[in-house]
Amino acid sequence: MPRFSRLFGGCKKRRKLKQACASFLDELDSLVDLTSREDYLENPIDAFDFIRRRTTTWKEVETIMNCDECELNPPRKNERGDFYAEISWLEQLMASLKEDEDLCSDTVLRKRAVNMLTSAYTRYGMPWKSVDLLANELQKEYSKSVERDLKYYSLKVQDAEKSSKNITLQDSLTPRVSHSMTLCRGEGIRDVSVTSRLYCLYRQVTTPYHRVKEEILNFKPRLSLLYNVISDEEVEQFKELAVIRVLNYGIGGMYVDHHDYLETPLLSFGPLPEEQSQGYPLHDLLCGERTATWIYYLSDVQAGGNTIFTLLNITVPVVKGGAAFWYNIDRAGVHDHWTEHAGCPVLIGSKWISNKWIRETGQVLKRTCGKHMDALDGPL
Ligand SMILES: O=C(O)CCC(=O)C(=O)O
Ligand SMILES: [Fe+2]
Repeated sequence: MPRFSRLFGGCKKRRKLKQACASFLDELDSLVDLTSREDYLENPIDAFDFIRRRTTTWKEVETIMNCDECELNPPRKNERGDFYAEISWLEQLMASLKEDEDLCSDTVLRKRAVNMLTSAYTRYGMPWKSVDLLANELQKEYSKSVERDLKYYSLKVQDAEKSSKNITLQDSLTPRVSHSMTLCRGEGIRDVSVTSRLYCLYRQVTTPYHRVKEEILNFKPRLSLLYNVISDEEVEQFKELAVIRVLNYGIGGMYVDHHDYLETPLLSFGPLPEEQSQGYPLHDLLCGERTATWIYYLSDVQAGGNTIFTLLNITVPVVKGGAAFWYNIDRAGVHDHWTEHAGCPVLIGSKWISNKWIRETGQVLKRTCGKHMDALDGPL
């Protein structure tokens, strides 16, 4: 029987948060009855009390209202390749969510649990189970992000069906591969309802002074191409530095479809207990997920080499001195499957890039949780 004690520890905190919010709101309500707020604040004792509420009581609410409280760390596949423990832990959790009214009303927890279970089903070769689960969720309550995930896993089911058939070399160009080729050629078509909302802007920082052009390519997940972020001189220095992640693709060089997020449990769900942290590189455990990716383009490419987002239908051109930026995790702290991307084959020339992953640790205040499940990202 999987143990949920850590999870329920987190839920107790959530109950405490509810109570703290309720008492804070009660205190605020008492202010509404006052005939004149100015009269009230003129009285130094009341004014002091007002400041106390704004600082101490609110701080208490804020402290509890922190992502770290959610602890969802299912046991992972063990060395014998036994995936049962992880799936059964998550299935038990879903069952508990159904039973416990208080937990059930907790949509963040539910979304995270559904996300982890769907991802686990597909990782262990059962994408149809992910589809069933999401279709069920969608029936209960409409959510844009569940609908997006449902589309994603339906594609995985199609892929699985294709690869299980006895196909000839000619047939092996699955619709997905030929779709990627279309994107690599820069011929992807997006709906005008999406493209008409996109725009370009200048990003400016005063100390040190820095101004770059940003082209917003997508809002959820946020994806941008930034121009002229590094000079030609800096590009040469980058290429010489062996310590940073520099990739050089020759003709035919490519990077197949993948996600940049790690398949480790998210740090924001709490530190991993000893027995579950085995098998993960220490660096990943300490630094947490790859919340966002930054790719410097250190060269132009004469033909080919674009970075494509296979599910978003986006082609990012390789522009020397520019950089692509996107978030891999959404603002509810969940892996965003729609960030699947690839590096197209280089046809003529040579492609140089350097990528930097912005890790989860230490970013809580920089990119806070969204107020609702489908929250977008603000400016970079
Ligand atoms: O080559 C590219 O354009 C993409 C590279 C990439 O996705 C990666 O290094 O993670
Ligand atoms: Fe990548």
